[in-house]
Amino acid sequence: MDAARAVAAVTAGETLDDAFARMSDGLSDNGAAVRDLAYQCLRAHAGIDRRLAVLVPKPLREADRQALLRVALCRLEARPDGAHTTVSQAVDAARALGGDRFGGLMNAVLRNAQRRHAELEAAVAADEAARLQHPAWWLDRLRADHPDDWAGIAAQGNSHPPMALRVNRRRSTVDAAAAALAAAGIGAQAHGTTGLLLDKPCPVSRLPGFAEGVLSVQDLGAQGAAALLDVAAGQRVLDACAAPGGKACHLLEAADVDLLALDHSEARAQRIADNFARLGLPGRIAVGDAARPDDWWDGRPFDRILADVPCSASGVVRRHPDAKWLRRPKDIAQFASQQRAILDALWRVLAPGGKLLYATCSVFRAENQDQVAAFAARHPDCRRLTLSGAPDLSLLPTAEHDGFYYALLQKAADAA
Ligand SMILES: C[S@@+](CC[C@H](N)C(=O)[O-])C[C@H]1O[C@@H](n2cnc3c(N)ncnc32)[C@H](O)[C@@H]1O
Repeated sequence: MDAARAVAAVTAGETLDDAFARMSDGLSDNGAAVRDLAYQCLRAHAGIDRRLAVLVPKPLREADRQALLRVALCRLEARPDGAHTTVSQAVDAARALGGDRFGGLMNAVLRNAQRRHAELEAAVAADEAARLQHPAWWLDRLRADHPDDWAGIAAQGNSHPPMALRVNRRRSTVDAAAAALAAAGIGAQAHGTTGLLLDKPCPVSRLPGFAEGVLSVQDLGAQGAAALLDVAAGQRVLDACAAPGGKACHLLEAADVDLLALDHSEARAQRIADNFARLGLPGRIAVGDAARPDDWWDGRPFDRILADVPCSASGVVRRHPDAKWLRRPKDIAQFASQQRAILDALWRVLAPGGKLLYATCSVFRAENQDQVAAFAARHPDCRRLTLSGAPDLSLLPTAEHDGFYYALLQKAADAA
């Protein structure tokens, strides 16, 4: 029932994070299972809806009932061996929500789903959006932007995300942290000087050293930012879109920099403060709009800027499956214009010779390559620095890391 409430909230336009934050007090003891089911249902949304359209051609007017049908069908598909339990629990939940009539409908829908399984599979196979579990416009964009890789990107978008950790180098090393995890029965592989990829996800409460600030949860792709920005002790560094602070904390762990973490959301800025406190890091925090430096800038230029701008999140869609269903095609152009305004404003506060790392967790060119090329064309004092020999670094999602895009821009030393 709770998973259905969360799914209904998303179909009404709310993000899954916001829905769960609102519901958190009322969530039952099996909160993790509820979350899993809601995520699973949203990952598979198009496929589930295609099946439902065959079974119940006219969607129910009541969003909560339609969501309960979705969640029940999703669970039935995911766990065919537990079908008996799924049907009985779903019918009970339907009765509680809509009386005997809705209970009867639920029973009929699930029994029919079992009986007409082959027909439903054929309907899904014939519909690309349902089969690949992404909206058609999203698939079109992936295909246009990544002619060779689009199907793999979509498949990763439907997978369970990996869980990676960052070791706080001020408090431990990758080897020592891996040994502590192994002693706690948690398997992990080292990646570089700070990364650990867990063999399987695990609650942070089980991670030795998490509460003490030895470890943070951070995707391996996101961990690329700190090294790419090339920070050194004493530099003035701005993290312009910083919440919840993952990359800001990494920058502070990497070097003794004077870091300002900015975010336009006061509530999200509090999460930066919580992370600085847990990790014992000395960053400063400001609430403000990165596109309006006059409101928060003290007039002293920054040597390094991280612009981890708001974006479609198309590279991390397996972590935020609601994004596939909440976004509309026109949103991409809106993100691009927001990103453009932020980049142009931040360029003003970068010192001559300073570097700005542009970052997104998107795989769409309009927010990545096209955005940076247009910026460089607008700013003659911008030089694009190579990343591993390429003009930029486009990480497509894999089993090990999420999708990220990075471009490093340097301001001419003689810029006004
Ligand atoms: C991709 S997230 C940043 C993730 C963060 N860098 C990390 O590694 O933990 C983007 C952030 O930008 C913030 N944001 C969006 N628009 C902004 C703006 N105009 N000025 C400042 N922050 C903004 C959002 O609140 C969000 O926290």
